[in-house]
Amino acid sequence: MVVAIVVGSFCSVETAPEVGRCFRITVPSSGLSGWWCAPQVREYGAKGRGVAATRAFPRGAPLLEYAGELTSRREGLRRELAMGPEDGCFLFFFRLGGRQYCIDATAESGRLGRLVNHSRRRANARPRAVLLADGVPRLFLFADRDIARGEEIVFDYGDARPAAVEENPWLKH
Ligand SMILES: C[S@@+](CC[C@H](N)C(=O)[O-])C[C@H]1O[C@@H](n2cnc3c(N)ncnc32)[C@H](O)[C@@H]1O
Repeated sequence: MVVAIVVGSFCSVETAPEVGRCFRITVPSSGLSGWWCAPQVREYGAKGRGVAATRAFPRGAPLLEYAGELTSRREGLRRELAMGPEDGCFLFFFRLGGRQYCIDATAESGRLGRLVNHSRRRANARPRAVLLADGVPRLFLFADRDIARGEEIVFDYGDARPAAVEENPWLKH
């Protein structure tokens, strides 16, 4: 199973390097800018670790980067085939500017985007692929509605492949 499949779109986002658990991000089209304190890791029972909002976020606010190793889709698919259940599912496939990519966040990195759990029906975040000034595609999670402090941040992994759903029935909800 892969974490997510998303069709990206171009938007202009500039970001400075993360400082501790906060990072500066600007989304010119929405006028949102500021230091965004990254959310917090919590345990969510059968889901394992997840990410909670440490403050309220308005709809459209950038939340987290889904950070990992950027590869081609082809390489991502090769890795998926080579992986076993012990590797978890941290491959995020996406498209940007007519090209297809994969971010492999399998390695424990301390970055929080890779720990965001799935919800199809109650998603409050949405992934978006963006091209930063360095021309490297990146993935960010944005608030899809207003998010209250303490809420778990979840997004729809978008993996509806029958074999994946059969193996991971929680993908249905
Ligand atoms: C990208 S990881 C998310 C972080 C993970 N919970 C952890 O502790 O490392 C994806 C994995 O989280 C679990 N997961 C995510 N969303 C879930 C859900 N709605 N219900 C049950 N398990 C979920 C599954 O084990 C899935 O393979």
